Amino acid sequence: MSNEAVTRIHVAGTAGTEPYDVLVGRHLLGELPGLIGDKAHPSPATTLNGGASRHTEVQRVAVIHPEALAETGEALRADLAGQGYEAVAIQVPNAEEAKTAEVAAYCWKALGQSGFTRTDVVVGVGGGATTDLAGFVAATWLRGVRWIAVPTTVLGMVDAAVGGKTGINTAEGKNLVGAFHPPAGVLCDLAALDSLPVHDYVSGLAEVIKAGFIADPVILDLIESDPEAARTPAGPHTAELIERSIKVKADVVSSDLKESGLREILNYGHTLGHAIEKNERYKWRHGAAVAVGMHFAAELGRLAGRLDDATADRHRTVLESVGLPLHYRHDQWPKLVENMKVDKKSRGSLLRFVVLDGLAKPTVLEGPDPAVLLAAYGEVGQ
Ligand SMILES: NC(=O)c1ccc[n+]([C@@H]2O[C@H](COP(=O)([O-])OP(=O)(O)OC[C@H]3O[C@@H](n4cnc5c(N)ncnc54)[C@H](O)[C@@H]3O)[C@@H](O)[C@H]2O)c1
Ligand SMILES: O=C(O)C(=O)C[C@@H](O)[C@H](O)[C@H](O)COP(=O)(O)O
Ligand SMILES: [Zn+2]
Repeated sequence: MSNEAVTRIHVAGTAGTEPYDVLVGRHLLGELPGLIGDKAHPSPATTLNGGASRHTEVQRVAVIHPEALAETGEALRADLAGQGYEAVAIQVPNAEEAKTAEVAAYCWKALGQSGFTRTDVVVGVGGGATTDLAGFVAATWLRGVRWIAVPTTVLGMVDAAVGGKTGINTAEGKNLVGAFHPPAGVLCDLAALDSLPVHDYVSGLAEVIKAGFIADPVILDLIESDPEAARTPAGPHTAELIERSIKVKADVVSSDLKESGLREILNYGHTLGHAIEKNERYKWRHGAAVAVGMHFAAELGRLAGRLDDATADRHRTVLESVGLPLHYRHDQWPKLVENMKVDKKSRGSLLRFVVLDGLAKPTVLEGPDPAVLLAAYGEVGQ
């Protein structure tokens, strides 16, 4: 079944990539075969001059899913097999444990063993960690095959599955290896959120709140109107919060896929957030770390004379109201500074932070005085 109140958000193709749509609704998996493309004929069609067959003639589909979604992954595989595709399910570890070179290599091996070619399609089903990995595997296999994202967490829907940033972590830092490789489509089935643990649901709200502060303050109003309801998929504003956040992301990546400028605003709160994730050996949820990072960015903006007190204070109240953390260990500051040096926004020895000049007015603060950074962390560290 499909098309029951489905919202379609368009992402333009830039930098030579194809445009695609993000679909938001309930029970959308029936849309998957249409996105994957026609099955190959028994004897594959060739062009008149003997060239390769069209990319829509798909023979194999690899469904990459985490352990937590073993049943969903297998059901999807069986469904696609029933429709005539050679479908394989590739199970990977949950969460950040999947974003490693070893797990990527395991996926490459599975693709190789199934004879996966350039006309075949990867489907990533899961949270942001799974879709980051699946997209990266698709970007690197045979130098790039098509992939479809089926995000099953709030964070995956509003952020990770959209925009084509794919990648894995290394011991040296978060997302240090990756590629820009947009999906051919994104299916956000809101029904998937019903099984998400509340801790993970709330973690995803950090990126929703980020979208509110950098671009769409109505998001903040909706959360503040009933923070308790915002913590559950049954809340009255769930679909609107998700759709508004996707729209923010889609608009940004539609004009700057490769982060030449504007896209950096999506990194609000991430400079410190990623440093915390690495310090915690990726055991903290990304959204929780980004929440602390946004608190820090707000204090930095305030101390740098950019951000008014009311908007800076609003960070604390809205993040706290849904149960996101504001603080991290004070004694870890020297390590966090070291970790921040490998942030992708750094240029040479210059640290760069996304801060706000006001509500929905993001900008970049370059090379802040170390004393100001420490003072901002004084509000965050405990
Ligand atoms: N590529 C991007 O633009 C981008 C943007 C934001 C975040 N990210 C990345 O996303 C990752 C975080 O994603 P996340 O917050 O979705 O966490 P996650 O992918 O780690 O998922 C959290 C946990 O929930 C499980 N899970 C997923 N869906 C479920 C469901 N419907 N029911 C029950 N369990 C489910 C997962 O297996 C995992 O154990 C980070 O690695 C972050 O760097 C990427
Ligand atoms: O899409 C983007 O661009 C973002 O920065 C979105 C972030 O929420 C996301 O966590 C992203 O993966 C961070 O990218 P990185 O380049 O800082 O690793
Ligand atoms: Zn993020």
